[in-house]
Amino acid sequence: MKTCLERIPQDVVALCDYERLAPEFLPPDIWAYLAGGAADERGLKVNQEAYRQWSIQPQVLVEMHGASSTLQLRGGQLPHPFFIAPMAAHRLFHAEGELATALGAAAMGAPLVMSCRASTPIEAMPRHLGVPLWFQLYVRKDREFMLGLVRRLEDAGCDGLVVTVDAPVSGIRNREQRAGFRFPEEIEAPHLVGEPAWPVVESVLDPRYLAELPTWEDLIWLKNQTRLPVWLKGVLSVADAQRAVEASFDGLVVSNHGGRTLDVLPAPLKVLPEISREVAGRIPVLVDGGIRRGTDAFIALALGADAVMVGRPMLYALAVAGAVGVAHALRILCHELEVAMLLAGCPTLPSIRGRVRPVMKG
Ligand SMILES: Cc1cc2nc3c(=O)[nH]c(=O)nc-3n(C[C@H](O)[C@H](O)[C@H](O)COP(=O)(O)O)c2cc1C
Ligand SMILES: CCCCCCC(=O)C(=O)O
Repeated sequence: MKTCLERIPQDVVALCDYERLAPEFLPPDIWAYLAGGAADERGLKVNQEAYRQWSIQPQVLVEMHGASSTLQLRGGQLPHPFFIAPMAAHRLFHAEGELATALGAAAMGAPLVMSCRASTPIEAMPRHLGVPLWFQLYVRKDREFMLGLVRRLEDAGCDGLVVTVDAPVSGIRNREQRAGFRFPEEIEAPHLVGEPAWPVVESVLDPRYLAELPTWEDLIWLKNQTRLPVWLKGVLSVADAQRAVEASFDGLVVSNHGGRTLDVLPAPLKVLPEISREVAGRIPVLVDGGIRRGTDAFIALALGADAVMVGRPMLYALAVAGAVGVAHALRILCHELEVAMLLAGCPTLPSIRGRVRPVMKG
């Protein structure tokens, strides 16, 4: 009998191999939703290209005794700095949906952030797997709805909230439009039941639409309703980071939503150093967008991230091989990071800080 990992095709050795195989496992419209970005997909491209602007500065003959990729985060400890980013409706990509992702994540000790548009209710998620389960949400003006959802998440044992602040409207997703993607009705959204409907408007600048959009005040209200840590995801400016720290949010995710909202935003990696400098260790800073290699995580940590979130590659692996694929993809990332740490002479995650240099042009 084959072991789980032997079921993975032999030529899947890097995350790009899952990306190559995933379209064979998915209908074209779902592939377009998963792999695509907004408009001309500039954001999608710059996210990955930003990592190619940096090389690692190694040191040789470093004492590596006791080296480890352990992450210390807000008093807790994780085996590595990889989180699974919140992504909608995992059942689109694999019949076992978020259950499979959670098992794969737990096998590798990676926290999973469930999307508010998850296709599995949080109550059905496996708990006591020894890894944090977080939940991502959008803040709506209807406080009764928000409170109900937050209490539900607390009762289900959720470990933290990630409020996404960069998508007051969906990006203009031309690839999805061309492929005719729509969320199929049978893919349920159990956390959106009872959510107030958005007004049907011709223009997103219609006052009825704008009246539904959250402000800092709404987020601070939400934060004060719960003991759970509340992180903000989608911050790209120093001013917003400063405000988040002043308002005592618990952490930040520097993100442009994987290039899926506004197509012409900066790559998160580009703005990470200035945001990290501003935050100055007062709260943790994560980054996502374009991380495809352990060396990308190394570069992100060198430029000021405490940890990283990985999006699409996790769903490519889920589509190809379910829970085993997710665990395998995370294993690849961890192995690549550990090899990079050893070859660069960095025995711990904090020792990675600053250990990159810009790639010389020409
Ligand atoms: C299919 C898909 C669905 C997503 N759904 C959500 C979501 O529900 N909430 C959210 O905050 N971000 C969502 N994102 C954005 C991710 O959380 C993350 O910011 C992005 O994928 C990171 O870029 P990467 O895919 O290059 O790693 C989604 C991304 C993808 C690819
Ligand atoms: C209320 C529905 C939210 C779906 C969010 C999906 C998303 O963020 C994406 O990038 O796709």
